[in-house]
Amino acid sequence: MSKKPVRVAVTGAAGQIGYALLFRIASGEMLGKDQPVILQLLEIPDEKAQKALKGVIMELEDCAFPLLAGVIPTGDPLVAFKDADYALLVGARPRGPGMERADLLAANAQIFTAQGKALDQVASRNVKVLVVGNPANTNAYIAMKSAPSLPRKNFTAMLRLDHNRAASQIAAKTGKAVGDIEKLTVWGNHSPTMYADYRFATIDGKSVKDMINDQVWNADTFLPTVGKRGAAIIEARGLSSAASAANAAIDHMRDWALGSNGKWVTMGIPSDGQYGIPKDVIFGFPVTTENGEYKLVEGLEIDEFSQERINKTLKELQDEQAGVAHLL
Ligand SMILES: NC(=O)C1=CN([C@@H]2O[C@H](COP(=O)(O)OP(=O)(O)OC[C@H]3O[C@@H](n4cnc5c(N)ncnc54)[C@H](O)[C@@H]3O)[C@@H](O)[C@H]2O)C=CC1
Ligand SMILES: O=C([O-])CC(=O)C(=O)O
Repeated sequence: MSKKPVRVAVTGAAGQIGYALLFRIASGEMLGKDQPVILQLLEIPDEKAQKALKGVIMELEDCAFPLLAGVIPTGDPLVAFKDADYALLVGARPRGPGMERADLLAANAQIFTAQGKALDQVASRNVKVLVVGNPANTNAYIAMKSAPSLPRKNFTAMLRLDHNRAASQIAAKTGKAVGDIEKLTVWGNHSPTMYADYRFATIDGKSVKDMINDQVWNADTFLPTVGKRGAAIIEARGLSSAASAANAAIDHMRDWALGSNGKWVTMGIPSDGQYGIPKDVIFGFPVTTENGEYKLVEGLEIDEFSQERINKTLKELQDEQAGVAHLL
């Protein structure tokens, strides 16, 4: 018997990430090839954006996806999030050349307060929320704080693009297959301060750190390359990453919903105080996922270099939080 459709809300649905994301959700790449979906698509209530959304929906129709059980376009978060089982909060103002994430904080805080409140009012109590729109960690924090009746654990931010970028750099450096890399993680904020950490990573059971054995490469090449990759893509494309961001969103939600089979993945999740990260800070952590739940990998040793990096990315997140405190 076929499964009951689930409701997937996507905000910013007519944007460039939306365009790279919706077709993959509708084809079953996110929730499985046997899981029908109803897409609930939010765009700003502006004629141009709603018209563009209409065009995207015409294309969705033209794909004749067997798993697409319905599409609801709207300009109202209360409609978009009604009974939503999954919510991908993509809509936000993207960063342009020369802008840093902090510049976007105030504009986006308003969006995520309103959307958090709407989720609180109408979404499924089990809704799985992924915030992609930047600054993603702090936007997820704002949405979580604006939705007090939903469990905190339902709110996550996207660090998966950083994780995938780090994996790809390691594969290139070691000459090994990217799919064979295990136990990689990225700590902290989705920003250039994030700390991509391969100290525990293995390929075919062998230590990646020993294979690379080059702390200068780690500090001076690897970390800046991964940390500034978003800016490098903006520089090259004149637009921020879209296909790779959509791909990371699919990876994040798929693993959360369907399990990571024991593999570590990176998710931005609300801290419960682990690794000295204060409660509620949405921080990139290594997790494993099973039965629709994520579980933090605990007890990893943090050396001095790592602690410094973690402190730096935490400080940035705490500064961002302080910058929006008056709005919550
Ligand atoms: N966490 C991550 O790893 C990454 C995050 N991003 C972020 O994702 C966000 C979206 O990027 P793009 O799709 O490239 O931007 P875009 O500008 O192409 O699309 C954003 C869409 O969101 C819509 N939007 C704006 N405010 C909205 C609201 N309140 N409700 C509903 N829709 C709204 C806009 O009308 C627009 O269509 C940006 O904030 C970008 O910085 C991008 C890449 C990676
Ligand atoms: O840098 C940006 O603005 C887009 C982004 O988050 C990324 O590509 O990591």
